[in-house]
Amino acid sequence: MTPAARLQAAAEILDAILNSTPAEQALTRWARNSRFAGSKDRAAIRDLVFDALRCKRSFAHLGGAETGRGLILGGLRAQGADPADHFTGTGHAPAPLSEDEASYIPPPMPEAVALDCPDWLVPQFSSSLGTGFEPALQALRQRAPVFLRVHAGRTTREQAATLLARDGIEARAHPLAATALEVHTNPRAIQRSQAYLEGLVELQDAASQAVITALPALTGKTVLDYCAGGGGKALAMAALGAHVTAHDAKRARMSDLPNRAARARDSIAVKERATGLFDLVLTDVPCSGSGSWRRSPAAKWTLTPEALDTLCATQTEILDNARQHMHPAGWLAYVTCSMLEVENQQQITAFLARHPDLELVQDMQWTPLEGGDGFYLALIRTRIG
Ligand SMILES: C[S@@+](CC[C@H](N)C(=O)[O-])C[C@H]1O[C@@H](n2cnc3c(N)ncnc32)[C@H](O)[C@@H]1O
Repeated sequence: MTPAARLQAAAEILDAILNSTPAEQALTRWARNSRFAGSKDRAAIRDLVFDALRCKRSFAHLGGAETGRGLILGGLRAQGADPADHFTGTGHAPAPLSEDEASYIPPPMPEAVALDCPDWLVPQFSSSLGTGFEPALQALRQRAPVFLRVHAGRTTREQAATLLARDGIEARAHPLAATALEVHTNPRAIQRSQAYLEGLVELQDAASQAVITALPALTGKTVLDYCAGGGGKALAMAALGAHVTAHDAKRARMSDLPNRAARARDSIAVKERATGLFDLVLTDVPCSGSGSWRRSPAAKWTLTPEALDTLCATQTEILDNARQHMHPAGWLAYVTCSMLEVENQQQITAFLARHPDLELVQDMQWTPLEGGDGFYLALIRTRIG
Protein backbone atom coordinates (compact mmCIF):
# COMPACT_ATOMS: atom_id res chain seq x y z
CA MET A 1 0.00 0.00 0.00
CA THR A 2 1.18 3.57 -0.66
CA PRO A 3 1.57 5.92 2.32
CA ALA A 4 -1.50 7.84 1.08
CA ALA A 5 -3.57 4.63 0.86
CA ARG A 6 -2.63 3.88 4.46
CA LEU A 7 -3.94 7.33 5.44
CA GLN A 8 -7.26 6.58 3.72
CA ALA A 9 -7.51 3.18 5.48
CA ALA A 10 -6.79 4.82 8.85
CA ALA A 11 -9.49 7.45 8.19
CA GLU A 12 -12.06 4.69 7.49
CA ILE A 13 -11.09 2.78 10.65
CA LEU A 14 -11.29 5.99 12.69
CA ASP A 15 -14.81 6.60 11.36
CA ALA A 16 -15.84 3.16 12.66
CA ILE A 17 -14.27 3.95 16.07
CA LEU A 18 -16.02 7.34 16.19
CA ASN A 19 -19.24 5.39 15.54
CA SER A 20 -18.63 3.41 18.76
CA THR A 21 -16.80 0.33 17.39
CA PRO A 22 -14.04 -0.63 19.87
CA ALA A 23 -10.62 0.25 18.40
CA GLU A 24 -9.23 -3.32 18.33
CA GLN A 25 -12.42 -4.62 16.71
CA ALA A 26 -12.36 -1.90 14.06
CA LEU A 27 -8.70 -2.69 13.22
CA THR A 28 -9.30 -6.46 13.08
CA ARG A 29 -12.40 -6.06 10.93
CA TRP A 30 -10.52 -3.83 8.48
CA ALA A 31 -7.60 -6.30 8.28
CA ARG A 32 -9.99 -9.21 7.65
CA ASN A 33 -11.62 -7.35 4.77
CA SER A 34 -8.30 -6.11 3.35
CA ARG A 35 -6.26 -9.22 2.58
CA PHE A 36 -4.07 -7.18 0.21
CA ALA A 37 -2.54 -5.39 3.22
CA GLY A 38 0.76 -6.81 4.45
CA SER A 39 1.95 -6.88 8.06
CA LYS A 40 3.92 -3.63 7.59
CA ASP A 41 0.80 -1.91 6.23
CA ARG A 42 -1.28 -3.16 9.15
CA ALA A 43 1.31 -1.98 11.68
CA ALA A 44 1.61 1.47 10.03
CA ILE A 45 -2.17 1.88 9.88
CA ARG A 46 -2.49 0.85 13.51
CA ASP A 47 0.07 3.52 14.47
CA LEU A 48 -1.84 6.18 12.49
CA VAL A 49 -5.11 5.20 14.18
CA PHE A 50 -3.67 5.21 17.70
CA ASP A 51 -1.77 8.47 17.12
CA ALA A 52 -5.06 10.08 16.04
CA LEU A 53 -6.93 8.68 19.07
CA ARG A 54 -4.29 9.98 21.49
CA CYS A 55 -4.53 13.45 19.93
CA LYS A 56 -8.18 13.34 18.87
CA ARG A 57 -9.12 16.81 20.12
CA SER A 58 -6.14 18.71 18.74
CA PHE A 59 -6.14 16.83 15.41
CA ALA A 60 -9.90 17.49 14.96
CA HIS A 61 -9.21 21.16 15.71
CA LEU A 62 -6.45 21.32 13.10
CA GLY A 63 -8.39 19.22 10.59
CA GLY A 64 -11.64 21.16 11.00
CA ALA A 65 -13.81 18.10 11.69
CA GLU A 66 -14.10 15.22 14.16
CA THR A 67 -14.28 12.59 11.42
CA GLY A 68 -11.70 10.03 10.30
CA ARG A 69 -10.75 12.30 7.41
CA GLY A 70 -10.60 15.38 9.69
CA LEU A 71 -8.33 13.60 12.17
CA ILE A 72 -5.92 12.41 9.48
CA LEU A 73 -5.88 15.87 7.94
CA GLY A 74 -5.24 17.46 11.34
CA GLY A 75 -2.51 14.92 12.10
CA LEU A 76 -0.66 15.90 8.91
CA ARG A 77 -0.97 19.60 9.79
CA ALA A 78 0.31 18.86 13.32
CA GLN A 79 3.48 17.42 11.73
CA GLY A 80 3.86 20.48 9.54
CA ALA A 81 3.03 18.46 6.39
CA ASP A 82 0.85 19.78 3.57
CA PRO A 83 -2.26 17.55 3.36
CA ALA A 84 -2.65 18.40 -0.36
CA ASP A 85 0.50 16.35 -1.04
CA HIS A 86 -1.28 13.23 0.31
CA PHE A 87 -4.97 13.92 -0.43
CA THR A 88 -4.57 13.48 -4.18
CA GLY A 89 -7.41 11.11 -5.02
CA THR A 90 -5.05 8.98 -7.12
CA GLY A 91 -4.98 5.22 -6.52
CA HIS A 92 -6.37 4.60 -3.03
CA ALA A 93 -5.33 8.00 -1.62
CA PRO A 94 -7.90 10.20 0.16
CA ALA A 95 -10.02 12.38 -2.14
CA PRO A 96 -8.51 15.81 -2.95
CA LEU A 97 -9.16 18.60 -0.44
CA SER A 98 -12.41 20.51 -0.88
CA GLU A 99 -12.20 24.29 -1.14
CA ASP A 100 -13.33 24.58 2.50
CA GLU A 101 -10.73 22.08 3.68
CA ALA A 102 -7.93 23.72 1.70
CA SER A 103 -8.75 27.25 2.91
CA TYR A 104 -9.48 26.30 6.54
CA ILE A 105 -7.40 28.27 9.05
CA PRO A 106 -7.66 26.70 12.54
CA PRO A 107 -8.63 29.19 15.26
CA PRO A 108 -6.26 29.58 18.24
CA MET A 109 -6.11 26.34 20.23
CA PRO A 110 -7.39 26.43 23.85
CA GLU A 111 -5.08 24.73 26.39
CA ALA A 112 -7.33 21.70 27.00
CA VAL A 113 -7.50 21.10 23.23
CA ALA A 114 -3.72 21.42 22.85
CA LEU A 115 -3.28 18.94 25.73
CA ASP A 116 -5.91 16.57 24.30
CA CYS A 117 -7.74 16.57 27.60
CA PRO A 118 -11.54 16.39 27.97
CA ASP A 119 -12.73 19.67 29.58
CA TRP A 120 -14.32 18.02 32.62
CA LEU A 121 -11.02 16.31 33.49
CA VAL A 122 -8.88 19.48 33.47
CA PRO A 123 -9.67 20.45 37.11
CA GLN A 124 -9.28 16.80 38.20
CA PHE A 125 -5.85 16.43 36.58
CA SER A 126 -4.59 19.84 37.66
CA SER A 127 -5.51 19.29 41.34
CA SER A 128 -4.08 15.74 41.21
CA LEU A 129 -0.80 16.56 39.44
CA GLY A 130 -0.11 20.21 40.35
CA THR A 131 2.72 21.54 38.21
CA GLY A 132 3.12 18.08 36.62
CA PHE A 133 -0.30 18.47 34.98
CA GLU A 134 0.79 19.91 31.65
CA PRO A 135 3.88 17.73 31.03
CA ALA A 136 2.00 14.56 32.09
CA LEU A 137 -0.88 15.35 29.71
CA GLN A 138 1.65 16.10 26.95
CA ALA A 139 3.27 12.71 27.64
CA LEU A 140 -0.12 10.97 27.22
CA ARG A 141 -0.16 12.34 23.62
CA GLN A 142 2.95 10.27 22.73
CA ARG A 143 3.38 6.57 21.93
CA ALA A 144 4.25 4.37 24.92
CA PRO A 145 7.59 2.55 24.93
CA VAL A 146 7.65 -1.26 24.90
CA PHE A 147 8.99 -2.78 28.12
CA LEU A 148 9.91 -6.30 29.16
CA ARG A 149 10.14 -7.73 32.66
CA VAL A 150 13.10 -10.01 33.17
CA HIS A 151 12.41 -13.07 35.34
CA ALA A 152 14.78 -12.16 38.17
CA GLY A 153 14.69 -15.68 39.63
CA ARG A 154 16.00 -17.24 36.41
CA THR A 155 18.25 -14.73 34.65
CA THR A 156 19.79 -11.26 34.75
CA ARG A 157 18.91 -8.21 32.68
CA GLU A 158 22.27 -8.45 30.89
CA GLN A 159 21.80 -12.13 29.98
CA ALA A 160 18.23 -11.52 28.83
CA ALA A 161 19.34 -8.55 26.68
CA THR A 162 22.09 -10.68 25.09
CA LEU A 163 19.60 -13.46 24.30
CA LEU A 164 17.12 -10.95 22.83
CA ALA A 165 19.89 -9.43 20.68
CA ARG A 166 20.44 -12.86 19.07
CA ASP A 167 16.85 -12.59 17.82
CA GLY A 168 17.43 -9.07 16.50
CA ILE A 169 15.79 -7.27 19.43
CA GLU A 170 17.76 -4.46 21.04
CA ALA A 171 16.68 -3.99 24.66
CA ARG A 172 18.35 -1.85 27.33
CA ALA A 173 18.04 -1.65 31.11
CA HIS A 174 15.50 0.98 32.25
CA PRO A 175 15.94 2.80 35.59
CA LEU A 176 12.29 2.51 36.72
CA ALA A 177 12.70 -1.07 37.99
CA ALA A 178 15.59 -3.50 38.47
CA THR A 179 13.71 -6.01 36.28
CA ALA A 180 12.87 -3.63 33.40
CA LEU A 181 14.25 -3.65 29.85
CA GLU A 182 13.12 -1.10 27.28
CA VAL A 183 12.84 -2.49 23.77
CA HIS A 184 14.40 -0.19 21.17
CA THR A 185 14.17 -2.26 17.99
CA ASN A 186 11.99 -4.98 16.49
CA PRO A 187 9.25 -5.15 19.18
CA ARG A 188 7.03 -7.24 16.92
CA ALA A 189 9.55 -10.12 17.12
CA ILE A 190 9.31 -10.42 20.91
CA GLN A 191 6.71 -13.16 21.04
CA ARG A 192 8.77 -15.36 18.67
CA SER A 193 12.04 -14.80 20.54
CA GLN A 194 13.79 -17.53 22.51
CA ALA A 195 13.88 -15.38 25.68
CA TYR A 196 10.10 -14.93 25.55
CA LEU A 197 9.27 -18.52 24.62
CA GLU A 198 11.40 -19.80 27.51
CA GLY A 199 9.63 -17.47 29.96
CA LEU A 200 12.74 -15.43 30.74
CA VAL A 201 10.98 -12.20 29.75
CA GLU A 202 7.36 -11.03 29.81
CA LEU A 203 5.74 -7.92 28.36
CA GLN A 204 5.02 -5.58 31.26
CA ASP A 205 5.09 -1.81 31.67
CA ALA A 206 8.12 -0.55 33.63
CA ALA A 207 6.03 1.36 36.21
CA SER A 208 3.88 -1.74 36.73
CA GLN A 209 7.15 -3.54 37.52
CA ALA A 210 8.21 -0.68 39.81
CA VAL A 211 4.99 -1.18 41.79
CA ILE A 212 5.94 -4.81 42.40
CA THR A 213 9.51 -4.01 43.42
CA ALA A 214 8.16 -1.41 45.91
CA LEU A 215 6.10 -4.07 47.76
CA PRO A 216 7.34 -5.47 51.10
CA ALA A 217 9.66 -8.51 50.74
CA LEU A 218 7.86 -11.21 48.75
CA THR A 219 10.13 -14.27 48.93
CA GLY A 220 8.31 -17.15 50.63
CA LYS A 221 5.26 -14.97 51.45
CA THR A 222 1.64 -15.84 50.72
CA VAL A 223 -0.02 -13.31 48.42
CA LEU A 224 -3.63 -12.91 47.33
CA ASP A 225 -3.84 -11.04 44.03
CA TYR A 226 -7.47 -10.02 44.49
CA CYS A 227 -7.93 -8.43 41.01
CA ALA A 228 -5.51 -10.63 39.07
CA GLY A 229 -6.94 -10.10 35.55
CA GLY A 230 -4.46 -11.34 32.95
CA GLY A 231 -1.95 -11.84 35.76
CA GLY A 232 0.83 -9.38 34.91
CA LYS A 233 1.44 -8.55 38.56
CA ALA A 234 0.71 -12.10 39.82
CA LEU A 235 3.46 -13.41 37.52
CA ALA A 236 5.89 -10.67 38.61
CA MET A 237 5.31 -11.55 42.28
CA ALA A 238 5.68 -15.29 41.64
CA ALA A 239 8.98 -14.60 39.84
CA LEU A 240 10.21 -12.95 43.05
CA GLY A 241 9.41 -16.08 45.08
CA ALA A 242 5.91 -15.33 46.42
CA HIS A 243 3.25 -18.07 46.76
CA VAL A 244 0.54 -16.37 44.72
CA THR A 245 -3.20 -17.05 44.70
CA ALA A 246 -4.94 -15.28 41.82
CA HIS A 247 -8.56 -14.16 42.10
CA ASP A 248 -10.75 -12.00 39.86
CA ALA A 249 -14.48 -11.21 39.75
CA LYS A 250 -14.35 -12.42 36.13
CA ARG A 251 -12.67 -15.81 36.06
CA ALA A 252 -12.36 -15.70 32.27
CA ARG A 253 -9.90 -12.81 32.61
CA MET A 254 -7.46 -15.24 34.24
CA SER A 255 -7.75 -17.92 31.53
CA ASP A 256 -4.22 -17.35 30.13
CA LEU A 257 -2.62 -17.25 33.55
CA PRO A 258 -1.83 -20.98 33.93
CA ASN A 259 -0.06 -21.05 30.53
CA ARG A 260 1.87 -17.87 31.25
CA ALA A 261 2.92 -19.23 34.66
CA ALA A 262 4.00 -22.53 33.08
CA ARG A 263 6.12 -20.66 30.53
CA ALA A 264 7.80 -18.80 33.41
CA ARG A 265 8.17 -22.15 35.28
CA ASP A 266 6.26 -20.67 38.22
CA SER A 267 3.08 -21.90 39.80
CA ILE A 268 0.06 -19.74 40.62
CA ALA A 269 -3.17 -21.00 42.21
CA VAL A 270 -6.23 -19.64 40.38
CA LYS A 271 -9.32 -19.32 42.62
CA GLU A 272 -12.86 -18.25 41.83
CA ARG A 273 -13.53 -17.44 45.49
CA ALA A 274 -10.98 -15.89 47.80
CA THR A 275 -10.68 -17.63 51.16
CA GLY A 276 -8.21 -17.45 54.04
CA LEU A 277 -5.61 -14.97 55.26
CA PHE A 278 -2.47 -13.84 53.41
CA ASP A 279 0.79 -12.05 54.20
CA LEU A 280 -0.02 -9.59 51.42
CA VAL A 281 -3.30 -8.77 49.69
CA LEU A 282 -2.81 -6.88 46.44
CA THR A 283 -5.81 -4.97 45.05
CA ASP A 284 -4.92 -3.82 41.52
CA VAL A 285 -8.38 -2.33 41.15
CA PRO A 286 -10.37 -1.46 38.01
CA CYS A 287 -9.86 2.28 37.38
CA SER A 288 -10.08 5.04 34.80
CA GLY A 289 -6.75 3.82 33.38
CA SER A 290 -5.74 7.47 33.03
CA GLY A 291 -2.10 6.50 33.63
CA SER A 292 -2.16 4.16 30.63
CA TRP A 293 -4.08 6.23 28.10
CA ARG A 294 -1.05 6.20 25.78
CA ARG A 295 -1.78 2.49 25.26
CA SER A 296 -5.60 2.66 25.37
CA PRO A 297 -6.30 6.16 24.08
CA ALA A 298 -9.98 5.62 23.22
CA ALA A 299 -10.69 5.31 26.97
CA LYS A 300 -9.67 8.97 27.46
CA TRP A 301 -12.67 10.07 25.42
CA THR A 302 -15.25 7.55 26.62
CA LEU A 303 -14.75 8.09 30.37
CA THR A 304 -17.64 10.09 31.86
CA PRO A 305 -18.12 11.60 35.35
CA GLU A 306 -20.77 8.93 36.00
CA ALA A 307 -18.45 6.09 34.93
CA LEU A 308 -15.71 7.50 37.17
CA ASP A 309 -18.16 7.56 40.12
CA THR A 310 -19.06 3.92 39.43
CA LEU A 311 -15.37 2.95 39.30
CA CYS A 312 -14.73 4.71 42.61
CA ALA A 313 -17.66 2.83 44.21
CA THR A 314 -16.22 -0.49 42.95
CA GLN A 315 -12.78 0.42 44.33
CA THR A 316 -14.33 1.17 47.74
CA GLU A 317 -16.14 -2.18 47.75
CA ILE A 318 -13.01 -4.11 46.68
CA LEU A 319 -10.88 -2.52 49.40
CA ASP A 320 -13.45 -3.39 52.10
CA ASN A 321 -13.75 -7.00 50.87
CA ALA A 322 -10.04 -7.53 50.33
CA ARG A 323 -9.03 -6.35 53.79
CA GLN A 324 -10.84 -9.36 55.25
CA HIS A 325 -8.07 -11.53 53.77
CA MET A 326 -5.24 -9.60 55.37
CA HIS A 327 -3.29 -11.51 58.01
CA PRO A 328 -3.23 -9.36 61.21
CA ALA A 329 0.53 -8.93 60.73
CA GLY A 330 0.20 -8.65 56.97
CA TRP A 331 -0.06 -5.96 54.32
CA LEU A 332 -2.70 -4.54 52.04
CA ALA A 333 -1.40 -2.98 48.80
CA TYR A 334 -3.79 -0.77 46.84
CA VAL A 335 -2.82 -0.11 43.21
CA THR A 336 -4.32 1.84 40.32
CA CYS A 337 -3.02 2.82 36.88
CA SER A 338 -4.71 6.17 37.39
CA MET A 339 -3.30 9.64 37.98
CA LEU A 340 -6.53 10.97 39.51
CA GLU A 341 -6.57 11.82 43.21
CA VAL A 342 -10.18 10.70 43.53
CA GLU A 343 -9.15 7.11 42.72
CA ASN A 344 -5.88 7.29 44.65
CA GLN A 345 -5.20 9.41 47.75
CA GLN A 346 -8.88 10.23 48.33
CA GLN A 347 -9.86 6.56 48.11
CA ILE A 348 -7.20 5.64 50.70
CA THR A 349 -8.11 8.50 53.06
CA ALA A 350 -11.76 7.36 53.04
CA PHE A 351 -10.75 3.70 53.51
CA LEU A 352 -8.57 4.49 56.53
CA ALA A 353 -11.38 6.58 58.03
CA ARG A 354 -13.65 3.49 57.77
CA HIS A 355 -10.91 1.24 59.24
CA PRO A 356 -9.11 3.14 62.02
CA ASP A 357 -7.26 -0.04 63.03
CA LEU A 358 -5.22 0.27 59.81
CA GLU A 359 -2.56 2.80 58.84
CA LEU A 360 -0.89 4.02 55.68
CA VAL A 361 2.81 3.19 55.78
CA GLN A 362 3.72 4.71 52.41
CA ASP A 363 2.18 5.78 49.15
CA MET A 364 3.92 6.35 45.83
CA GLN A 365 2.92 7.77 42.49
CA TRP A 366 4.43 7.34 39.03
CA THR A 367 3.56 9.37 35.92
CA PRO A 368 4.49 8.84 32.26
CA LEU A 369 7.21 11.48 32.76
CA GLU A 370 9.35 8.75 34.32
CA GLY A 371 8.94 6.66 31.16
CA GLY A 372 6.37 4.07 32.22
CA ASP A 373 2.62 4.37 32.70
CA GLY A 374 1.03 6.36 35.53
CA PHE A 375 0.52 4.26 38.67
CA TYR A 376 -0.38 4.74 42.33
CA LEU A 377 0.53 2.40 45.19
CA ALA A 378 -0.57 2.62 48.85
CA LEU A 379 0.93 0.24 51.42
CA ILE A 380 -1.28 -0.35 54.44
CA ARG A 381 -0.98 -2.47 57.54
CA THR A 382 -2.49 -2.89 60.99
CA ARG A 383 -1.80 0.09 63.24
CA ILE A 384 0.87 -0.81 65.79
CA GLY A 385 0.21 0.35 69.36
C1 LIG B 1 -6.53 -3.34 36.51
S1 LIG B 1 -7.23 -4.87 36.12
C2 LIG B 1 -6.07 -6.01 36.80
C3 LIG B 1 -4.78 -6.11 36.04
C4 LIG B 1 -3.86 -7.21 36.55
N1 LIG B 1 -3.65 -7.19 37.97
C5 LIG B 1 -2.50 -7.19 35.86
O1 LIG B 1 -1.51 -6.75 36.44
O2 LIG B 1 -2.45 -7.67 34.73
C6 LIG B 1 -8.55 -4.98 37.25
C7 LIG B 1 -9.24 -6.32 37.35
O3 LIG B 1 -10.19 -6.22 38.41
C8 LIG B 1 -11.25 -7.13 38.14
N2 LIG B 1 -12.39 -6.76 38.98
C9 LIG B 1 -13.39 -5.88 38.75
N3 LIG B 1 -14.24 -5.84 39.78
C10 LIG B 1 -13.79 -6.72 40.71
C11 LIG B 1 -14.23 -7.13 41.99
N4 LIG B 1 -15.34 -6.61 42.53
N5 LIG B 1 -13.53 -8.05 42.65
C12 LIG B 1 -12.38 -8.57 42.09
N6 LIG B 1 -11.92 -8.23 40.88
C13 LIG B 1 -12.61 -7.31 40.20
C14 LIG B 1 -11.46 -6.95 36.66
O4 LIG B 1 -12.14 -8.08 36.12
C15 LIG B 1 -10.04 -6.76 36.13
O5 LIG B 1 -9.53 -7.98 35.66
